[in-house]
Amino acid sequence: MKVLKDILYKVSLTSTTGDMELGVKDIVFDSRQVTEGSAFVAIKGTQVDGHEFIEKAIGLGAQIVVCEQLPEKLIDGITYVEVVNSARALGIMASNYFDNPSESIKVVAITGTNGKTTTATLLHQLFMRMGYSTGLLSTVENKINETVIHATHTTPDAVSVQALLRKMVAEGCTHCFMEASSHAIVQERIAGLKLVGAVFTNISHDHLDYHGTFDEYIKAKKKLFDELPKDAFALVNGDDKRGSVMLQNCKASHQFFALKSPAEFKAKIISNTLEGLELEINGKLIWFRMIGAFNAYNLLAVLGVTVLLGEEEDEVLRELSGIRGAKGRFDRISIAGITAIVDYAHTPDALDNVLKTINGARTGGEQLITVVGCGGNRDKTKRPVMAKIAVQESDKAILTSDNPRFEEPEEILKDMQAGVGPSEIRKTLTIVDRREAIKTACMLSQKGDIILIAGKGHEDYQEVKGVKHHFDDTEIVTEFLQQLTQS
Ligand SMILES: CC(=O)N[C@H]1[C@@H](OP(=O)(O)OP(=O)(O)OC[C@H]2O[C@@H](n3ccc(=O)[nH]c3=O)[C@H](O)[C@@H]2O)O[C@H](CO)[C@@H](O)[C@@H]1O[C@H](C)C(=O)N[C@@H](C)C(=O)N[C@H](CCC(=O)O)C(=O)O
Ligand SMILES: Nc1ncnc2c1ncn2[C@@H]1O[C@H](COP(=O)(O)OP(=O)(O)OP(=O)(O)O)[C@@H](O)[C@H]1O
Ligand SMILES: N[C@H](CCC[C@H](N)C(=O)O)C(=O)O
Ligand SMILES: [Mg+2]
Repeated sequence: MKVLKDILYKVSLTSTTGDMELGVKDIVFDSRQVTEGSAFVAIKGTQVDGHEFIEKAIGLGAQIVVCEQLPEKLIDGITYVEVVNSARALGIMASNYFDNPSESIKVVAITGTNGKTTTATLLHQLFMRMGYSTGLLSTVENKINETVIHATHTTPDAVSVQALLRKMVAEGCTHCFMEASSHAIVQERIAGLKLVGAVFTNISHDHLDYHGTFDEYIKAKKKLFDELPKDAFALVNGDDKRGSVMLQNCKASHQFFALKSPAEFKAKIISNTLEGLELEINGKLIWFRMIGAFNAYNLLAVLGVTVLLGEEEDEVLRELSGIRGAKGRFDRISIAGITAIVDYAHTPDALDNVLKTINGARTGGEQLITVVGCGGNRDKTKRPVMAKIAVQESDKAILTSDNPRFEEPEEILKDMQAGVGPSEIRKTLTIVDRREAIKTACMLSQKGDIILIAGKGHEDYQEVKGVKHHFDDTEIVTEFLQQLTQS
């Protein structure tokens, strides 16, 4: 068993009281998970302050308390460690506890508003195809090679990140591709991690509820690049004006991918249809199964990472050409001559991109019907913007619920409706029940039409007042389209 003083290696300490040679049985940041002999790390959160649970944690058997402010009364026999930043301390301690797994596996983190899951998943699939044992930490799922481990967050908590990396190393993984959400960066879930590279996909409107302002959101992403070591690479989207902002204080090697600006990794779109993308890369024409110009960026990011990790470009392009990417991203279901597209677009930029892709590929008089909602307890300011985009770029828009969480669905829909102009009301329907909304889209469709169901992608649940009910856009649209063939 590791002793406390070793687990605190590299943590910024303010003071210590008690036995530093104590063995640490477990590291816990939630008092409800404390077991005998564990170290409890008190973190100030968005809902409560973990410092309030120190006494409870000791009552349940914690022998070590790591905190930013010592309790007024210290208890005999308990070791107290006062630190500058307990969230950061947790990451570093977890890394030490699990024997610093990121030193034995090449970890690349991907950040950005959109495209993280797609890029990380493509990289995982690609490296598996190229014969590497590979790990993945993503919104859809965590993976050790082909073994799936359920994901609860885009980036797991600090202890889970290190525990998963340790398992990957034990399974022989040489690479891990992971998403770094802005929440995770701010909350130090990836503190203590040694990265060989980081990718910035793009930044646009999202999460202003959490970060407060767009500047703070940019700063959150930038922190990932500020902390990269000198021997790592920083690969950023050169066509996003915040790409170079990410690199302002970055010691790592600066690399760009772009369609329009000068860059180390460049491509030109030759054709872009609902069947796929044809790109010209370094004079070679390559066909990809990924759909939409935005996916050209994701493919370039993947190419960049792979080449920067020492792989040979031609082999990479050959393998990448056949890969489909993550579940719930532009998934097509064709039944009764109607095409349904299920996509995880849950930001204005993503929705705009997906609708532009569909509109760009339309051939004639077909209708485009969009079903979309916005999540509860998330950024309210994106609601009217997303509704406006859906209505303006579709023949009909059906505004509905996403995951209402703890909000009233009708109130979320009112926020969305505020974005619909008077002249657009006639082509807008509001149906609170998402299943009914999908059913209505199917009933309104004729042969040749396209239905976009946006926002939930791979999710197989709808979260209402803390309970996740089974709900799967793909399952539901398939069911109703099949009914059309029978009637
Ligand atoms: C807003 C947010 O990010 N919250 C995350 C955060 O929780 P928090 O700060 O609210 O924690 P809190 O409830 O205030 O509690 C503070 C501390 O007291 C502790 N506590 C609390 C109660 C108790 O009885 N005892 C106790 O010790 C808690 O364990 C915690 O350490 O830290 C928790 C532990 O890591 C996360 O599970 C939690 O994710 C919540 C569930 C969440 O919904 N997060 C979303 C927004 C999120 O993280 N999303 C990103 C993706 C976003 C994107 O890019 O699209 C993600 O990475 O998944
Ligand atoms: N590079 C991109 N630029 C803009 N939009 C994109 C890009 N890649 C994907 N999208 C759109 O964004 C949606 C979400 O993509 P993806 O899941 O890859 O993003 P993410 O960054 O992982 O999202 P999250 O923050 O929820 O983890 C896709 O369904 C698609 O509509
Ligand atoms: N990772 C994103 C997912 C949003 C998905 C959308 N379906 C919603 O519930 O808002 C978040 O937590 O904000
Ligand atoms: Mg994701």
